[in-house]
Amino acid sequence: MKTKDSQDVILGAQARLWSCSFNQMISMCLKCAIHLRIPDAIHKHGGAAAVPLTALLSTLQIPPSKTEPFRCIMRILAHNAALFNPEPKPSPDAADDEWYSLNASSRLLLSPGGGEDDDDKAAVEVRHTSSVLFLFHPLMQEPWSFLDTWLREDGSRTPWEIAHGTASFWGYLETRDPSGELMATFYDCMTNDSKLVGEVLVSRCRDMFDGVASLVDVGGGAGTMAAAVAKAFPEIKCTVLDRPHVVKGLQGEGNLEFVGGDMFLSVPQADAVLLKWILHDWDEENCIKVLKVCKEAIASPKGKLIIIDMVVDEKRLGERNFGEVQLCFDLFMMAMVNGKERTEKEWKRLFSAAGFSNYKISTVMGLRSVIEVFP
Ligand SMILES: C[S@@+](CC[C@H](N)C(=O)[O-])C[C@H]1O[C@@H](n2cnc3c(N)ncnc32)[C@H](O)[C@@H]1O
Ligand SMILES: O=c1cc(-c2ccc(O)c(O)c2)oc2c(O)c(O)ccc12
Repeated sequence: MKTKDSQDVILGAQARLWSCSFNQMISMCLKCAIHLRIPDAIHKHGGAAAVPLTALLSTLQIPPSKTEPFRCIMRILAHNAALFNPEPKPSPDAADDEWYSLNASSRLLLSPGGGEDDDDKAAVEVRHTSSVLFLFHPLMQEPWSFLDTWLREDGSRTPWEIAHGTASFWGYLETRDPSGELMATFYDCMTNDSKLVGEVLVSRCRDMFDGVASLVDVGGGAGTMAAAVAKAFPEIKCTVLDRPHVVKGLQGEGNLEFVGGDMFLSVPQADAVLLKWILHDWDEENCIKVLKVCKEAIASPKGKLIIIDMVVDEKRLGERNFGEVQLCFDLFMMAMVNGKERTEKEWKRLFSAAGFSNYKISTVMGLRSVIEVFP
C-alpha cells in the first residue's frame, strides 16, 4: 500500500498530465470563440460591462439544447484560457448566475470596427484574430504530427517539409500556393502584428531615428512597419525590400517605396536597416549572410541596424505569457523554417561574426526586444 502522501503525489501528477493533454482542447475552444464571434456578442451587449450567459445564448442564437455545452466552453475560455473575465452577478436577485466581460486579450478578437477604441480615436486598431487563425490553418497544424520523425532523422528537413514534401515554407508561399490562400493568411498575421509593433516603435523609440535620413525595411512584407515610420517621420525616405512576388502590385506613395529583390544578394543603401521578425526565420549561417549584406547597405558610419525579434531570457523560461511563449516560438520557428529564437549570447555571437562592433538591447516590446546594432 502506498502512503496517503504518495497517493496524493500520483493523483497530482495524473492531473498535470491531463492538463497538458487537454491543452489542445483549450485552443480549439479559442478557435470556436472566434468562429462564433463570442467577443463581438459580449461587446454588442455589454460594451465594457458584464453580460449574462443567457444574453449570449440569444445573441449567438445557440439552440436551447446546446445551453450546457456553451456554458462549459465559456467557463473554459474564462477560467482556463483567461480570455474572458468571469464576473459576479450585478445584484443578488439577478436571474442569471453567470456573467462575463471582455478583457484585453478578448478585445483583440473583436471584428474590425468593433468600437473598443471609443476613448482613443487616434489609436491604431490592433487585432489578433488572423494571427490565431493562421496557427490553426491545416497546413500549419500538420507539421506537429511529425515531431518524433523529425528528431530521429539526421539532416535539416523541417517538420513543415516532412509534412508537405520538399518545398520550404517560403517556397510553398512562392510556388505551391496557387490560390494565395496561405500567403494571404500569413501576411494578414504579419500586418496585424506590425500595426502594434510599428506604433510602439515610433512612440517609444523615437530617439533611435535621430539623424536617420533613409531606412530600408528588409523583408518588410506589405510595408506596415515602413508605413508607420514614414508617417511618423516624413523626412525619412523609407524603402520596403521583399521578394518580388510579395511586393508585386504594392504601390508606395510620398516617402515610402517598394522594391523587389533578395536580401541574401543585395539590400538598398540606407542609414538604418530594419529587420523585424527576419533573423528568427534563419539558421546561423544564413543570418550571418543577411547581416553582412545589411552591413554593406549601411550608407553612413553613424548608421545602424534596428532588429525587432525576441531575446530569450533563460531566467524567465517558465513564466506564463513570457518565457513560456518564447520557448514555443523557438520550437515553432525550428519546425516551420529551420529558424530559432536567440538568447543575448547567441545574438552577440551573430553580430560579431558579421563584423558589427556593438549593440544595444531595449526591452520595450513585451516578448520582443529592439536591438540596435552598430557597424
Ligand atoms: C516573418 S516575415 C516578417 C515580415 C515583416 N518584417 C513583419 O514583421 O511584418 C519574413 C519576411 O521575409 C521575407 N523574405 C524571405 N526571404 C527573403 C529574401 N530572400 N529577401 C527578402 N525578403 C525575404 C518574406 O517574404 C517575409 O515577408
Ligand atoms: O516570423 C514569423 C511569425 C509567425 C507568427 C505565427 C503566429 C502568430 O500568431 C504570429 O503573430 C506570427 O509565423 C511565422 C511562420 O509561420 C513562418 O513560417 C516564418 C516566420 C514566421
